Amino acid sequence: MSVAYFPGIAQPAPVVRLRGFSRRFGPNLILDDLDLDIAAGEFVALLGHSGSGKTTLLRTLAGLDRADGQAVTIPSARAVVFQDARLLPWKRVWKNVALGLPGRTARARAEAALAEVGLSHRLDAWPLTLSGGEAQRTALARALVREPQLMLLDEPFAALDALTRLRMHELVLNLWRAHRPSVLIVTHDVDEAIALADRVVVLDKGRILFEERIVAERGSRTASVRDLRRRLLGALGVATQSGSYADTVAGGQPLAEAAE
Ligand SMILES: Nc1ncnc2c1ncn2[C@@H]1O[C@H](COP(=O)(O)OP(=O)(O)OP(=O)(O)O)[C@@H](O)[C@H]1O
Repeated sequence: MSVAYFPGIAQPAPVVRLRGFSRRFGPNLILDDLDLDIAAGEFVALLGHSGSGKTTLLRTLAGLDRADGQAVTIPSARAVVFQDARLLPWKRVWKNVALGLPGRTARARAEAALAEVGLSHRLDAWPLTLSGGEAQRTALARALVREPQLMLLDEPFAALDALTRLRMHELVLNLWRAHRPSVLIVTHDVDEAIALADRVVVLDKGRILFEERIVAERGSRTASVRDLRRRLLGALGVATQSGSYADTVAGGQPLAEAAE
């Protein structure tokens, strides 16, 4: 698969490189001979039906699951944010963020990260008193403070209301612009994928069914990506007015081309 941003110019090695990557659970092949690169600073959205293997892929990249002996490059500086914030309820917010950080600067680093996510006023709060959005902001701060080269987001905003979700999109994009980690976000939300990502990838039965780079500026995507939205919904098997599932997938970037 090509990851060239500027054809003809030598590219730095990708931060994530998977080649012929497979994962079985018993007799079931969950990830099937995947090739996937993620470039430094690239924001990739991973879509797919329930059971298509998204979380299995993310967990492997997070080091929480093993790869079945294939060529894999994954940076060691990585952090994960899950759908639920997974904070320790007996530790104050700043201590949740500082957890595991070495040395005397831990508190200052945690405070700086919490300031970046807009939670300076909640440093000493108990996790159970946080709103859902605040809890996810804390989880983002906890990831950020580790200065990850790769951020893995597993449906991080799925449990939030629509307005909070939009605010979180803005926050994540601001953090990403400021720190430029590579990001892989798993989402079921086509509009979220389009709003955030440089590239969208659809997984189906453990294989990449569809992928496309989004070149439009993020601020101007609403109008310009309507067609991509239709094709993504098509790849996900959601009926559209303009054609069948198969036609719509064929209308996306051909996979053979993507594999070049
Ligand atoms: N530890 C495990 N043991 C056995 N089977 C597993 C295990 N983890 C995942 N699976 C199976 O692998 C398949 C893919 O699961 P995975 O969680 O990766 O899908 P997903 O695309 O993330 O789904 P969802 O959108 O519902 O979270 C499922 O059929 C699941 O039952």
